[in-house]
Amino acid sequence: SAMSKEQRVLRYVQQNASRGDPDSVLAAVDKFGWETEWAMNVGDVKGLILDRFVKETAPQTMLELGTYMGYSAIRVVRLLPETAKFLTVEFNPENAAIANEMIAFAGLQNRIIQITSDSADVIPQLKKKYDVDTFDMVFIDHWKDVYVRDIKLLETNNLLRKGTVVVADNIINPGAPEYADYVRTCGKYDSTFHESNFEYSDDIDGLEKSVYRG
Ligand SMILES: O=c1[nH]cnc2c(O)cc(-c3ccc(F)cc3)c(-c3ccc(F)cc3)c12
Ligand SMILES: [Mg+2]
Repeated sequence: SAMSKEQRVLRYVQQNASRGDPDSVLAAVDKFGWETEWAMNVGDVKGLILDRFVKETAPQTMLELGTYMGYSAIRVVRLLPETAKFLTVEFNPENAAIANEMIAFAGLQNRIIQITSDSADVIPQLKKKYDVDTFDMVFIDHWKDVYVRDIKLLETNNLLRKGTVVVADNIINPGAPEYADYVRTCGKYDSTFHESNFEYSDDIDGLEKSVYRG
């Protein structure tokens, strides 16, 4: 049967990037996104803002909700020390399989713990099943309609601590208005919006950075 878009991206990476070189993998995904087929990776423009947040925070433990093809997992983990613990959750098994190959090609398979599950099911299991205490950083990039559900699950499962940095993608496009309103008004976060561009596009988008007050 015909290849999926995600399979076409993976093939392009395998044929154009250097095995074990995360930066070359990111560059190949971005080139394909700009020149051939748009895909919902955080991308190179918002990615530079995410890079800055990661460098400033230097997390030892991090959770990502929404692996997709593994682009942001690779983007983040390339900036972390070997000692860091990075977990990423993906609901769609086909995407998770592509991500697994992409992450392996980048040589980061020993640095990333991939979980294929509904985030609502796995968040309550993280402490016992994945030996997590609290997260230093969280990147939310899965489905806009469950952003609020999941940040509340992180709160009630005691997975956040004073100073945890929660970054969320797509605040403008497609938009997560309930999430933006929640983190900006609930009183539990110091939240800032960082305007940028939508992936592989001149459209506007942006990241929300919310620091948990504990
Ligand atoms: O779902 C997403 N998860 C994580 N990041 C996403 C992203 O960075 C962009 C988009 C996006 C796609 C097409 C479009 F016109 C506008 C926005 C989506 C998304 C939104 C609604 C959809 F129906 C399917 C995809 C996601
Ligand atoms: Mg996104």
